[in-house]
Amino acid sequence: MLELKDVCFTIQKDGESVNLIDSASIQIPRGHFMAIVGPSGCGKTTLLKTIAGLNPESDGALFWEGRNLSEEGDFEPAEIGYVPQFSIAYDPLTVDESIEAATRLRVRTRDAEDLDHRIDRVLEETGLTAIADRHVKVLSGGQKRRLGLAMELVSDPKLLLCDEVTSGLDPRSEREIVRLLHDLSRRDGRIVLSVTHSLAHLELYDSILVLHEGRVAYHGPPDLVTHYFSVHDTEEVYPKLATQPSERWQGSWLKHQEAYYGKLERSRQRAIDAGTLHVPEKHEEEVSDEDQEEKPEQAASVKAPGFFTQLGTLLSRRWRIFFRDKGQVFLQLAIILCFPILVTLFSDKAEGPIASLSDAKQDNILEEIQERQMVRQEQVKVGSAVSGIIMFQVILLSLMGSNNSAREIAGERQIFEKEKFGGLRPSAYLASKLAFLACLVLAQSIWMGVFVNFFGVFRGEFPQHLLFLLLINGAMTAICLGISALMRTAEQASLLSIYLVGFQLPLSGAVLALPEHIEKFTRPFISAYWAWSGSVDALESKVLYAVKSVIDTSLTPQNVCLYTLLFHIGVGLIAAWIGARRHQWD
Ligand SMILES: Nc1ncnc2c1ncn2[C@@H]1O[C@H](COP(=O)(O)OP(=O)(O)OP(=O)(O)O)[C@@H](O)[C@H]1O
Repeated sequence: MLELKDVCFTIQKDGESVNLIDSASIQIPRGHFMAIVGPSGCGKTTLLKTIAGLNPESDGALFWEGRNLSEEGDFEPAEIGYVPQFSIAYDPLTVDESIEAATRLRVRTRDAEDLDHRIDRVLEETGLTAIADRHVKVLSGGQKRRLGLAMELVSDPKLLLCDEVTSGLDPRSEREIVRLLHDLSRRDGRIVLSVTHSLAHLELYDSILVLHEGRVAYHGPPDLVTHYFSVHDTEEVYPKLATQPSERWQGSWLKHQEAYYGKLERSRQRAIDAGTLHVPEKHEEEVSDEDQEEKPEQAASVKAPGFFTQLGTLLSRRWRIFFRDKGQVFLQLAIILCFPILVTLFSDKAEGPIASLSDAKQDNILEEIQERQMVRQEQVKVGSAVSGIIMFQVILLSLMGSNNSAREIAGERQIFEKEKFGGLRPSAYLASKLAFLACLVLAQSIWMGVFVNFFGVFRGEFPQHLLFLLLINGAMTAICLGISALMRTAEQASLLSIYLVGFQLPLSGAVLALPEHIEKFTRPFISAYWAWSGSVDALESKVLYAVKSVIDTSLTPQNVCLYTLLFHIGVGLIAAWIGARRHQWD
């Protein structure tokens, strides 16, 4: 039984408390199928989220199987399924792969057979068996809704909440989905609550809850709704609601509710007697041995999988999505291969010799001036080229870093929130992102360093140079991952990341020295400076001298650059962790 007692959900608006849900009291027995209807903006989704625990109730209490959820904690993730308005499947995956990933993320299965059994069961329950190999992107609207349901059914939830799962469907598909929800409520005493705009197919529901401005105006049998509102047709209910304030509808419902609950109970009893509704009396622990053989995966309580199972599932799903997206693979390859080629176009100039002033004093003052000029010219040529090439590498790797991660979390935030609600650990999610991105960072940075070094050997300690290339890419990737986790949309995250990279070059001081009083404040934040300075510091002394002769910006010792970049990576990861844990469900 699910029970709401005077539940309120209040928000602060212009300094005032506004009840989006106002004293909602309802009782829903096991094996019940209820529609939540009402005019647009009346609070249907808000009520569903309040039941799910996504909107913490401000007042009143929710009870589930006698347990006070307000005091004793929320539903276990496996107990509840929530099918949101948006699609929770990835387009490049197949139906089967989507359900398999959902199962691995939510349920601790005993072995491969148990996993297959669960997948086959939900495919069959939702009528998706015949199209299990089909990619999500080619599914029809109705098939996508079925898939959304299937992905929630993997944990066999006892409470299934559906938000507008029939909206936008043609009448036939709509009826099929409502019929499917009805059938799902007839299994194992599952309660199914469905928010809908549509007043069609009401006869398939056990009860209808009519909301008006966050208040319950009616909750009773579907065939009595017209009688209650004194209208001829259900389509007239919404216009009728508008004829008086919601307080009056609520007051009048409180007066009549007992009679309607009595009718609901009687028709439920009739359905049980007629065998059309089967509500198991036994708790799971009391299931007989015979039952256990029939449904082994339901007899044992569903446990959440471990950290490493979730990490492995997310990582393999991420690589699969990456390789299925040919455009993304092409772009990555083009970036990895072409960016270093761009740098090598300039490597000739950095190759030139740097002459030293001869020890012997020239007899002729003119010759001495000419020699000094020649040495100076070579220093300027080589110094500018070496410094420029290092900065070019650093900037291109910064760009790759931002491209790696700016959309990584923000682009799939809704799905992540949904999966978190279903029991996904943010730590497993973040670890999967780090493992995936680390592969990109390693491939991009090592190839950049090695390829450029092949055409124009780094004139200094190459391993240190390579380390700074890795660090700048890692720092930008981590910081942009943090931005991605904190921003609300992928567009915001991309824009901010691009600006961040755009400011690296001018503020690094490698091209133009900044005024000292500005440099003091900007330098700590400019990763490109630290990677450039660290790399320059790793040059052999003659080349280092040549670089110093052309720059006005001071250099910092390698170890300080190293720690600063590690600090930047740390800051990015902390931001990503904070952002990933934060509740960001729209
Ligand atoms: N967290 C929130 N903060 C402020 N306002 C909110 C919040 N959540 C919902 N609302 C507002 O509460 C009202 C009810 O929203 P809700 O989405 O529950 O309506 P609905 O009945 O599901 O609407 P629709 O049928 O159009 O989807 C809307 O006016 C919405 O803007």
